[in-house]
Amino acid sequence: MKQNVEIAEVSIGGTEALPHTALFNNFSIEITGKDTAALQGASHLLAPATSVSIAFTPGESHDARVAAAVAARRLGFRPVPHISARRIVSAAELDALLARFVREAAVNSLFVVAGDPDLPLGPYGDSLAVIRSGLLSKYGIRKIGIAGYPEGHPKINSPMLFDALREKHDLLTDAGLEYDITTQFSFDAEPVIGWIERIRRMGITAPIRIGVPGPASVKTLLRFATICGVGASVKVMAKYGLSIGKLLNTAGPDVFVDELTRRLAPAEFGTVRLHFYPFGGVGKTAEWIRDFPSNRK
Ligand SMILES: NC(=O)C1=CN([C@@H]2O[C@H](COP(=O)(O)OP(=O)(O)OC[C@H]3O[C@@H](n4cnc5c(N)ncnc54)[C@H](O)[C@@H]3O)[C@@H](O)[C@H]2O)C=CC1
Ligand SMILES: Nc1nc(=O)c2c([nH]1)NC[C@@H]1CN(c3ccc(C(=O)N[C@@H](CCC(=O)O)C(=O)O)cc3)CN21
Repeated sequence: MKQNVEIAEVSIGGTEALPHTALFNNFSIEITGKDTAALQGASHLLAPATSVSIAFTPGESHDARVAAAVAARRLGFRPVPHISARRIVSAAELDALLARFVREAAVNSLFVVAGDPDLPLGPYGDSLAVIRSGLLSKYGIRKIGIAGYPEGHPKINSPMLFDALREKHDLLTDAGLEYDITTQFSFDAEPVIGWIERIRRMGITAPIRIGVPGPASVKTLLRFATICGVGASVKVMAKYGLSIGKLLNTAGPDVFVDELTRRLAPAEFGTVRLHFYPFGGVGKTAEWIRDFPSNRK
């Protein structure tokens, strides 16, 4: 209701197009095992059946990952565990982990990514190897998430990334599996929009979830950008509200998301949604999402 009032105000002048708030429909949010209490605390702010991704961070045990998926399911959300192909040491390990996700948390959707280790720890060197393993269909997983890189990847060149995307598209489509693409987080709308245009031109019509860093201190955002290999130029950082001189300031994705909602017309760009990376601030991110329409200038 509040949102409609805001939209009406924006359109009074007649010069500005209506924002494409459909971007907020079915948004998703990502947690680690450490965030389960915060997820519970913020659960009243998130719609039932919201997709909650469980990151596959290096320091966490399978027990913690499964417990996070169970907690998300009990709160009425849809757990989407990440599988980091390069961190799995054997087919038996993957088989056992999938069995637990399905049995304990009724998981039916996974995000499959290569993983950050320079060398695979076991038989899976990339996400395609996991998809080809046959284990996903063994456990009735019919919905797969894969990664997208609007600004490239520090260790993988762009032609390789586009080839891998094409191969995953072909394989998943031929197998009759539903899939969507979640992008690495970013601070700049321009390359994200250009990348979406490009993959739509490739004939890839899958839903895209744009990775959005939740509001966090400048220090936290810079730390995660470093951990995840995300570049942030001083110019882009300033646009986003990040100032190296003010490390404790909080920067939110207002400008970034505002530009996305202004430019990503569904008729032109297909299904595009938002995926939030809260970086430890699940409550703050959920509040930011709740408040976004009314904060819009
Ligand atoms: N976007 C996201 O949300 C996340 C991204 N990542 C990172 O993104 C990278 C790529 O993942 P996918 O798109 O699933 O790739 P992919 O499985 O489609 O692989 C594409 C190509 O890149 C190579 N490759 C993958 N990871 C590599 C690495 N760490 N170092 C060197 N070469 C690598 C593969 O061998 C393959 O030839 C990984 O490093 C992954 O950890 C990790 C977690 C989440
Ligand atoms: N290259 C890459 N690797 C990833 O694992 C990854 C991405 N990119 N992009 C998006 C998300 C963000 N994810 C992450 C990455 C790291 C932590 C992590 O290391 N967490 C630490 C705390 C780190 C800190 O606070 O300094 C932890 O102990 O949970 C969490 C989520 C997973 N994803």
